[in-house]
Amino acid sequence: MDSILVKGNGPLSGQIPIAGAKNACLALMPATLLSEEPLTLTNAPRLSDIATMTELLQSLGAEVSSLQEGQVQALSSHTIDNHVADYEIVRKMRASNLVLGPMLARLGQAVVSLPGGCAIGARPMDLHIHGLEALGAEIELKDGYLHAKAPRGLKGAVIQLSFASVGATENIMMAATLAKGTTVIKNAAREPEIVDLADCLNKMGAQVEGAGSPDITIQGVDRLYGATHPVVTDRIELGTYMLAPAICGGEVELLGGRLDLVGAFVEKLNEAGVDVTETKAGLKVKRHGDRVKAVNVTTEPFPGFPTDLQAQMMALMCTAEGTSVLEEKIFENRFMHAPELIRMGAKIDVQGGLATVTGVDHLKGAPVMATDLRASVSLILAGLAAEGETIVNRVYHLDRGYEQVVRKFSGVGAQIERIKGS
Ligand SMILES: CC(=O)N[C@H]1[C@@H](OP(=O)(O)OP(=O)(O)OC[C@H]2O[C@@H](n3ccc(=O)[nH]c3=O)[C@H](O)[C@@H]2O)O[C@H](CO)[C@@H](O)[C@@H]1O
Ligand SMILES: C=C(OP(=O)(O)O)C(=O)O
Repeated sequence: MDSILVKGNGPLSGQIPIAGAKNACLALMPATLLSEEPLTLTNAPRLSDIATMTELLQSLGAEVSSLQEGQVQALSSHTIDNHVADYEIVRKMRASNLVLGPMLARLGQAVVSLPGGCAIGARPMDLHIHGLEALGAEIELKDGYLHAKAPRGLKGAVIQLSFASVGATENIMMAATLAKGTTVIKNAAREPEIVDLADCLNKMGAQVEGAGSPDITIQGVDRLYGATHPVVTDRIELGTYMLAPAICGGEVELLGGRLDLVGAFVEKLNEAGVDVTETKAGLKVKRHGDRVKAVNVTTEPFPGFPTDLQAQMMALMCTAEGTSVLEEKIFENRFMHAPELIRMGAKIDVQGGLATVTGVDHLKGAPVMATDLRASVSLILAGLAAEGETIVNRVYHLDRGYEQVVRKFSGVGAQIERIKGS
């Protein structure tokens, strides 16, 4: 298995291009199942998660091809001849569950394996199920698969989510586009990826209003059409690379970066002593002084501080002046990077959903293990700030969500290389 070798680094400078969002693309791709006509996605990221979604859609009968080095995804679901999303594919990725709503709406039936319990938390699907049941679906769990059917078609309903789940909002929103009548999702997730999906569905002929607010209204239509849609910028990749100059010093421009995607995160960077300015091409990030100041962070649904940037922010706080408290409120088990950072000399005390981090003068390079996607990249960031060499093992997690990670970091002067495993 491959690993990543990172050497402690001085200040960084240059530009990093930010890709289209993995999490937006993983919701946009299943939207193809709603229409017989082609869907073209531009600015798609080149990631193993996208390859997994491609494999899943193809297994259902969709045609998916990549053009222009994979950045354009041409999808067509003219014929869907299979309604079973197989465990062997679905287990690889949580977002596979996003085929459930579209298949149910298009075919009136879907059998979807429960996605594997990811290490960051239990991640049940009750909100997806209750929402689709409110639209008239009958769903039961048999042999590890959700068997869903809507023999009389789906019917609009008012759905109150007890938590603003991203995936449940996406699944219900897609299903509701072809339901009879009006659906209102209350306490809907407001993430930019939700807005991007709604924009794309509307281009396909859907009538979705209010995406980005807590109430989304979907007026069902008889059919959806073909469309072309650019995937929104990846705010998590953006935030991750914004932390590189924050942790190493220097000045880096993130091409395609947008402040509206990372508002709460930028507030925390500013509080820590990191300047973020808008440029014509994106965002420029520069650290004041030798060290950042400790800041407290609480993860929340958008527009709050994203859980997907918590691990990377912890890496920064490990080198800050003072003590910070990081509170993880979205996932119950998302501090697995802490013991790995401790191997590198970090001072972290985890108690339930709270991590207290006391910054140290210098981290020290060490062999570490990537436990999940964002944990992996937090270890790279820590490695850049550490004395000596850090080897990050199990990097397949990284390939799920960061395209050309070595090229992007080394393009701004970081000493990083991928070591091929056996
Ligand atoms: C592919 C994708 O877009 N992944 C993102 C998406 O995941 P995902 O869509 O899985 O995240 P959710 O917003 O659904 O989950 C948030 C919380 O709600 C809980 N929950 C969710 C659904 C449900 O039916 N029941 C339930 O209890 C989860 O266990 C978790 O504690 O949003 C998360 C929160 O911003 C991000 O970290 C993930 O990167
Ligand atoms: C948790 C993440 O992804 P997923 O929901 O696909 O597991 C992530 O992108 O950080």
